[in-house]
Amino acid sequence: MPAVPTRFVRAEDFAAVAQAVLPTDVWDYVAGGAGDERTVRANEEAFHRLTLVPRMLIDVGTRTLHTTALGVPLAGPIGVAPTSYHTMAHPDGELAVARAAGAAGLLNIVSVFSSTTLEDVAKAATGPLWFQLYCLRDRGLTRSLIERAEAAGYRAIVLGVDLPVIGYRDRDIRNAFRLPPGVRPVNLPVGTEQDPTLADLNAVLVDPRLTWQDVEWIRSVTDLPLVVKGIVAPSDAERAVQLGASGVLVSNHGGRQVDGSVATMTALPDVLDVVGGSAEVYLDGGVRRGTDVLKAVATGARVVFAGRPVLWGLAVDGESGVRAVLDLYLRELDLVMATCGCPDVASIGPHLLRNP
Ligand SMILES: Cc1cc2nc3c(=O)[nH]c(=O)nc-3n(C[C@H](O)[C@H](O)[C@H](O)COP(=O)(O)O)c2cc1C
Ligand SMILES: CCCCCCC(=O)C(=O)O
Repeated sequence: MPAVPTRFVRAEDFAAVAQAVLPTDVWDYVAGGAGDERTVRANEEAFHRLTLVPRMLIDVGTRTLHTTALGVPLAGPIGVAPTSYHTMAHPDGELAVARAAGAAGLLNIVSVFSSTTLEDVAKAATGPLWFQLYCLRDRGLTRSLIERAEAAGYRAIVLGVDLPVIGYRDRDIRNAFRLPPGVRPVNLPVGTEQDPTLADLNAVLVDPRLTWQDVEWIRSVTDLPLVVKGIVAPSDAERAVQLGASGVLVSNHGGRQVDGSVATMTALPDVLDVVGGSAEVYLDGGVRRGTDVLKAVATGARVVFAGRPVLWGLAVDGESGVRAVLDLYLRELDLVMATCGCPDVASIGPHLLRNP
């Protein structure tokens, strides 16, 4: 693994520099959450509350972080969460993220609200991609996006179900946040002449009437595996799997939708109890350190995803910045696995965890 520049020894070291280089309203859009941002903080605090019980005298001389998600081989159980409009953070945008994730051998989930077409991202990518979709009011358009993702080589559809409307985000409301000039949802037929708020754009495009019937419909129109993202209730996870989802991504959208929503690490054990035997379960929200990855995997998550930290790296130094952030996760995870007595991902388990 490449050496880590000493200025950036943890993912959060990228945040301060990203804040300095991004326009204030873009920084606020990335960093912010719904309401008082209690859930943004709660996601991280839930990791802090869990403590580790390292095991000794286990041969960790040879270690591997390799794992799989839905059969796709990965260099580690950490991936890139879908986030919108990467060219807001850096001109190379989604292409830089795809190259960095591919070079690291990690899974990259590409948002339907990307500012680079899903086809161009696929051409630049050297690693596995999943496509994150919101169900649009126009079902023909929704279906055509799925077909485009299939044709471009994406390996799963990740259906976001937690954004019927955009949450009440104080910072964006104060800033009257609008997409910067030249940044557009290029996968979608939206004119370039308008200057709508994100909430306006969302209201025009995304269908707030989405129900389980639509999940069934999406399942029926593709042979790609379906992952349902944005679930924290065990009964919702159960229903998604009953309707054919191969995976469930436990997520509260990084605290951007419902302030006061349960932290994802708090929700994870109950979701695993219900569907852990029949589907893969993933998690995002507040994953900032290798120890967080270890704790989530020890609880039962197959892969965890980082949202904001990838954007911090992108803002700081494009592809190299993203690569540095991803390498930090891998390096930290490797060391905490070694010091906890885990030579491989399969040996990470609940025996390492203790609630104080
Ligand atoms: C700036 C930003 C944009 C996002 N855009 C999307 C999106 O387009 N689709 C989606 O499913 N989730 C989106 N998310 C949520 C992330 O996928 C993920 O759930 C969240 O960022 C994880 O929390 P973390 O940022 O604490 O790692 C976005 C998050 C951020 C911060
Ligand atoms: C119409 C724009 C909606 C973008 C939504 C992106 C997102 O999920 C976010 O959290 O922001």
